[in-house]
Amino acid sequence: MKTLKDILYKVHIEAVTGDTTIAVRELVFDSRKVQLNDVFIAIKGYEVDGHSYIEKAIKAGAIAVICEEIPKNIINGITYVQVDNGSSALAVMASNYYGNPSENLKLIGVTGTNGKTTIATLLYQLFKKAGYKVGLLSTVKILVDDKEYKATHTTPDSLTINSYLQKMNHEGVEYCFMEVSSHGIHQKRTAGLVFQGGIFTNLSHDHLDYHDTFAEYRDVKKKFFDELPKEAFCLVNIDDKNGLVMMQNTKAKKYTYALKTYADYRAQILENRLAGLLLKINDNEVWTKLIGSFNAYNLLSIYATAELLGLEEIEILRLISELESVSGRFEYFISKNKITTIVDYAHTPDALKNVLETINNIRTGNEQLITVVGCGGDRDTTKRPKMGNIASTLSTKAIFTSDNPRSEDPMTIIEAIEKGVEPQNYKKTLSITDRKQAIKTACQMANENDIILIAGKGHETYQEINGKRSDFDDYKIAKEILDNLNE
Ligand SMILES: CC(=O)N[C@H]1[C@@H](OP(=O)(O)OP(=O)(O)OC[C@H]2O[C@@H](n3ccc(=O)[nH]c3=O)[C@H](O)[C@@H]2O)O[C@H](CO)[C@@H](O)[C@@H]1O[C@H](C)C(=O)N[C@@H](C)C(=O)N[C@H](CCC(=O)O)C(=O)O
Ligand SMILES: Nc1ncnc2c1ncn2[C@@H]1O[C@H](COP(=O)(O)OP(=O)(O)OP(=O)(O)O)[C@@H](O)[C@H]1O
Ligand SMILES: N[C@H](CCC[C@H](N)C(=O)O)C(=O)O
Ligand SMILES: [Mg+2]
Repeated sequence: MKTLKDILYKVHIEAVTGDTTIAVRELVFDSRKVQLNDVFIAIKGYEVDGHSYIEKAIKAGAIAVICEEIPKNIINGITYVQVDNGSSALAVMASNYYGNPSENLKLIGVTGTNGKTTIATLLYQLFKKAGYKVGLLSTVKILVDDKEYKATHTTPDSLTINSYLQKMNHEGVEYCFMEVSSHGIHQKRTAGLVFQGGIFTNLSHDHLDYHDTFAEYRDVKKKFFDELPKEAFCLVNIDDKNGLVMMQNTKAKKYTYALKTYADYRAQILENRLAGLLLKINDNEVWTKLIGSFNAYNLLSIYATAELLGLEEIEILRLISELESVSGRFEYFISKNKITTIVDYAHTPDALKNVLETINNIRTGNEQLITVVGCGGDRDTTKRPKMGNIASTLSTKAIFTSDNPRSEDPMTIIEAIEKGVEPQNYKKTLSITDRKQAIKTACQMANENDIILIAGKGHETYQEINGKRSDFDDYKIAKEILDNLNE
């Protein structure tokens, strides 16, 4: 067992009362999970202040408390450590507790509004194909080389991150790619980790329910780059107008990538088809199975990262041509009768518009674009008419259906979506509450060369109706229906 003193190494301590040479079992930041001989770290949260739970934690068996203010009534035999920031202290302690696992592998963080899951997952795929043991921390799943674990957050809390990094150390993982969300940076979940590189994708309006202003959201992202060590690389998309801002104060080595402007890593889209993208990256041509122009950015950042991590140019290009689409991110298949089905996680107006515009850009002729979409229940209701409007404007046919209605009446949600349809588009839309039936109808309506977009649930493998979850997988269901229709 480690002592509290060991675990506090490098923590910015303001005051201590009690013994720090005590052996501790685990670090816990939720009083409800405390057991005998644990250290309770009080965090000022979004909803409540962890300092109000100090007494409860002690009653449950905590022998030490890390807090920003030492309570008035201190209890004999309990060690109190005052720190300036509970979340930062937790991050450093988590790293110490798990043996500073980020120092024993090459950790790369990906941040930005869109593309994090895609880039991190494809880098995982590419380095696996290159023969390395690799780790992944993503919205969709956590991978310790081949072992898969369930993800609860895009960027989990610092104890969870470090516990997986330690597992990766035990498995001999050499590279780990992780998504770094703005919530994660703001709550210091990644503080205390040693990154070898950071990638910036892009920035658009998002999460303004959490961050007060766009400037605050941007500055939180920038903080990730400000804190990179000087040995690390900082790789930034400078076609995005906030790219340069991200690099402004970093100590890391700076590299840029772009499609439209001069940059260290440049690519050009030579062909953009449903069959894939033909890219020219730094004078070499490469075909990829991934589709959509935004994937040119993702692939370019992957190319640059692999090169910065020491892989050979020619090998990287070969591996890029083998990459497969990421689960629920513009994931597609072409059925025997040449119907292309795309499954995408787009569950916001912006994302849906982006996906539909991308598909419309690669449509070549008069093929139909049939969109199946719904909106989740118990979530932002203002997006419903907007998504109805976008789906009906940018598709040949839009079928409105249920996403995860949760506790809401599915028909009420669908009616709200229908409200956004403009009169000239009425005849393009229909509504079918049952999602499987809606997908089936789309498949029956589609002819050779048509495209079906199933939006909103991406990688999800369940549907939640009336608070009850049952198995549901857009990709599998569409594949099964189209395979059977073909027979
Ligand atoms: C808004 C938000 O990000 N909340 C996160 C935050 O919780 P919080 O600040 O609300 O915590 P709180 O309830 O106020 O409690 C404060 C402290 O008191 C403790 N407590 C509380 C009650 C009690 O009885 N005893 C006790 O000790 C809590 O354990 C906590 O330490 O810290 C928790 C622990 O790390 C997170 O699990 C939680 O994520 C919630 C569940 C969440 O949904 N977060 C989402 C928004 C999120 O983080 N998303 C991003 C990605 C977004 C994207 O790009 O799409 C992500 O990285 O996943
Ligand atoms: N580089 C990009 N630029 C713009 N849009 C993108 C880009 N990459 C992916 N997308 C689109 O955004 C959606 C989300 O992509 P992805 O899951 O990779 O992003 P993310 O940053 O991980 O998002 P989240 O915050 O939801 O975890 C995709 O379904 C795709 O439609
Ligand atoms: N992180 C988002 C995902 C939404 C996905 C959509 N399928 C839904 O269930 O609404 C949320 O929970 O609001
Ligand atoms: Mg993600």
